[in-house]
Amino acid sequence: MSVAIVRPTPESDAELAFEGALRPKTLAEFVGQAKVRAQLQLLLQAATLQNRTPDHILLAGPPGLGKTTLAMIVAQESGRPLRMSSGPAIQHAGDLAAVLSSLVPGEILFIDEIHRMARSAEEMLYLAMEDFRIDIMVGKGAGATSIPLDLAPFTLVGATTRSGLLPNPLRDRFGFTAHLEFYSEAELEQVLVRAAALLDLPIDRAALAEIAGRCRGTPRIANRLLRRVRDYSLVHERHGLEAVHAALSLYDVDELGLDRLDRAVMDIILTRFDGGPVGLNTLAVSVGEEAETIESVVEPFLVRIGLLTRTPRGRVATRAAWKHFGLSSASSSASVGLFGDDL
Ligand SMILES: Nc1ncnc2c1ncn2[C@@H]1O[C@H](COP(=O)(O)OP(=O)(O)OP(=O)(O)O)[C@@H](O)[C@H]1O
Repeated sequence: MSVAIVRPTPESDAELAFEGALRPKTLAEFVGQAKVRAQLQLLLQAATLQNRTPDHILLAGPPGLGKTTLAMIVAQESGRPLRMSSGPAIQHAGDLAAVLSSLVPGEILFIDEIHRMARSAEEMLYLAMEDFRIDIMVGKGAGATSIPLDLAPFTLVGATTRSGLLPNPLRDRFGFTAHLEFYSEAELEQVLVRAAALLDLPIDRAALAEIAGRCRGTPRIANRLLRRVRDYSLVHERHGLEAVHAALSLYDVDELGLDRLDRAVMDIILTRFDGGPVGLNTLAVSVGEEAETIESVVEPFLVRIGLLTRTPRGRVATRAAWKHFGLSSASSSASVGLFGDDL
């Protein structure tokens, strides 16, 4: 029987509007990532003093940590217009040429998931980033010629969950790379206090602290869980910690913040492979997810909280993982009991 894994994604209009409403607009409002904020501040101020476009910026890190938000803040703080695009939307060099040639001077170009851009577009970007120029190929075969086209100076802000996939020549052309880290519980509590105030939600500090401990170190998940708790309070007229416990249990979020996909991965490693090592592709096929999702979304958090290690031979569960799921190697033939009848 296949495993239906539901990882809530911000796809509905309501979820997107909710995210938009809570997005910090300035560096001062942006919670956490103190080092990255200070580095960005310096870079933007120096550009302003010299009256030039800021250096190209690469934002790297797992989903939901604030890459899009920071790109918007860069535009806002430097008083420049922002153009948004994404790697999957740039499947030919021509797609990129169309965007680049229509930029106004000083514009910030944000390319989300930049590692998913077509290779031919990547090569066009090298010249564009370095010299604000592209070569447009006209014609085919022996008669093909390239026509140089000058571009308006711009700042590229690239975001990626997989910086390791970017070719070195592209990575080297960014003047600054920010590595976003998972947030601490105290920082996530701050994110939630801010969100509750913006949404006018009457919710006490203990309840917010509980949510902060269960959101995988990720502001997007914090805000989403807050929304589920708000729904629960509205429907059941129960509030505070009681509502948090009930709502998060309903949505299968455990006390470490692990969701069904995290648990599916751990279940496979612990109970099918006696703790590992398990290769990434085997893992992906076993849980019915793409290897990229396992690698960039699930594993970074499991590694961070010490349940999983990545070794050259594959993924291995740690002693803490056995303990968390109440298993020992000898008892591993029993499932961690997280799937019901799904597996
Ligand atoms: N530092 C922060 N302080 C407050 N809220 C934040 C912060 N970072 C992110 N958020 C909130 O989390 C939500 C998700 O952030 P954002 O869309 O910027 O993440 P992302 O890293 O671009 O994710 P993805 O890679 O999936 O596009 C935002 O709507 C914002 O409300």
